[in-house]
Amino acid sequence: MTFKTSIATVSISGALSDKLRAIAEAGYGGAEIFENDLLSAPESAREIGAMMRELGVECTMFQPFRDLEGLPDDLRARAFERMKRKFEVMEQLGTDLVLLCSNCSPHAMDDRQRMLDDLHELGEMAAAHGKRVGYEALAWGRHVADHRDSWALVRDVDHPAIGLVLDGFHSLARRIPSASIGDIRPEKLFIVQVADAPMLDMDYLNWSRHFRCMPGQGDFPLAEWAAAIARTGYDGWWSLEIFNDRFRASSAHQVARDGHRSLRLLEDQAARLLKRPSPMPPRIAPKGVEFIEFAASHEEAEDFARVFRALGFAPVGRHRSKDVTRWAQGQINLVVNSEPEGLAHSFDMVHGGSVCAIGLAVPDQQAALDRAQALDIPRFAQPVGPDEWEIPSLRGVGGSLLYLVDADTRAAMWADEFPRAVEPAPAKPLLSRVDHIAQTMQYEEMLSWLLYYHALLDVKKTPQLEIADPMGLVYSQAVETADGALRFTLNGSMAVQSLSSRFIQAYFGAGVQHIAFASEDVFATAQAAADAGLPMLDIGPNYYEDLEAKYALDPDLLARMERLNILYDRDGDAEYFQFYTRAVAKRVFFEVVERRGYDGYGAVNAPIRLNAQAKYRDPLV
Ligand SMILES: O=C(O)c1ccc(O)c(O)c1
Ligand SMILES: [Mg+2]
Repeated sequence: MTFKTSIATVSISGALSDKLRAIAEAGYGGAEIFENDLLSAPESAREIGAMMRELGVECTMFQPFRDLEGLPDDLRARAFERMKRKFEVMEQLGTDLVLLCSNCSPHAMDDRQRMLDDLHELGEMAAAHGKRVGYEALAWGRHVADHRDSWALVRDVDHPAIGLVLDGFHSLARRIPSASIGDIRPEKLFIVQVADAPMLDMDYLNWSRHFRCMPGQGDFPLAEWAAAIARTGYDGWWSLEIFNDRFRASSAHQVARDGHRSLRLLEDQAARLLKRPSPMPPRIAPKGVEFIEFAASHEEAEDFARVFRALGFAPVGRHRSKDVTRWAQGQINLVVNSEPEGLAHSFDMVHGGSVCAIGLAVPDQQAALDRAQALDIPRFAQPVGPDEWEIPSLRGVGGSLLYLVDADTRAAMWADEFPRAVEPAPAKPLLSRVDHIAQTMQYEEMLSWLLYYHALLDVKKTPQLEIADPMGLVYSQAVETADGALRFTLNGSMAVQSLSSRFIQAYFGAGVQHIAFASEDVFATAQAAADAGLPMLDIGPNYYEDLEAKYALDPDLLARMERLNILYDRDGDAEYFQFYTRAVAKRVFFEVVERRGYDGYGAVNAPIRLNAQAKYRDPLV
């Protein structure tokens, strides 16, 4: 099952000609021309049409046309005249299809027979011009706001030039059951428009015009909806129509590429529901983090070494030919790369000591690569030395790498590449595994990376949270496997002085801002780290007074928490303990967590942490 992909030009930023180039480059077969984009373009409709043919992008539709059916006589004549003029524009663009939105005008009459008559006459006029009209129920339409009503009109008009446009946003925002799509005859479905959205409690118009997003980025049950459409036998265009303020502030190429990826994901999900063959292997089920690689100069490597030691890591191996050290304890591997060339070195030159790669433990390397390729996720390759084991990798957040490590690779990697033992692994580790990795990015990029992880990996998304930084709001959202073996949190902020934004400025881009390790005994870990002189993030006494008031914790426990700067959250009977280190070189910092049945990330404590970190902020310049 393969979708024919299209996108409405309104979905991306820039001038119309730039949009069309980005659309062609991302691999779409078609584009809907949004009228406002044409009105503001310096090129004529004929020139745009020629440009589209040259780019190999079919003009799938011209849109929107508003307010025609069910008007009083005087307005009606004007609307028909307007439509006739648009047929000329469509001729020049090279499309035969125009979208008619259900009438939103206060003059529209609730007179079904009149609407049928108008649509019939419109069909006659369109046919005479060799054109077709697709009728779409807007969720806020005055008398037609439900695809079951727009379909009933189209069905009853029964004119070959009048068909239906389905738009997932309007149907799913109104929670119309997708089973109702089964009544629609596929030859009457002229085009399908695709959009996801977060579940919000707001009016349809503003929700639609500002918060639409791509399949996989929102909360709508789009896979079931798409499967219901495919089941009718529909084999036309699947056209993204995304009104979103964030996307209009982003790179056209990035948004066009993400949109194409989102349609591939939707096609895959629908095929699986329908038990039809999908063009790609299923989502990858990662088993956890195999390693985290840091790029660091020798001096920075010493800074990291001090922190790693204090947290209980030992340098267990040296790379056999490269300036790379493996630190380990429990199931955690941290690799510090100080090579004078290669990706890690470039990373260090740009960002300073930082995380340049993450190794994901995956069950099947080839399946992961095939899925990434089908989703147009670029691979990364750099020269490998003789006898060196090549670990395939994908480009991830901020140009960092996501290595795909399966069982064979893992055995070869540690045994063959790091044969030189330095010190034995700690017998009694303070930390057991990587709990989560927090990546910070531009606010506009967050949905892009959410889609990346969600499309590639079998992860679910948590709802987006708003966290109060003393200098502005930070948005945070996690992707995690069902068993919690892999967790990423994505963070972004529009406030220029929030910690997230300052990270991006100081770091020159998006990247890993902190890493949380799991401990089975957070108190022992905190005590050992404090004894080793690790600079901790100090939490003030008010926080502990409040904890006492809220939870009536044992006073001894509370006193120990205060002494060791341990934060706390509770969810039912489940408990969460966490503490933070100071940032290394003002960039990456570390967290230690102990989960006692707790599944979240201590969001209530995030403002406390951010306030504590703001103390170290450089003064406003
Ligand atoms: O918001 C609108 O006006 C609008 C216009 C055209 C569409 O296809 C649509 O879904 C919404
Ligand atoms: Mg629409």
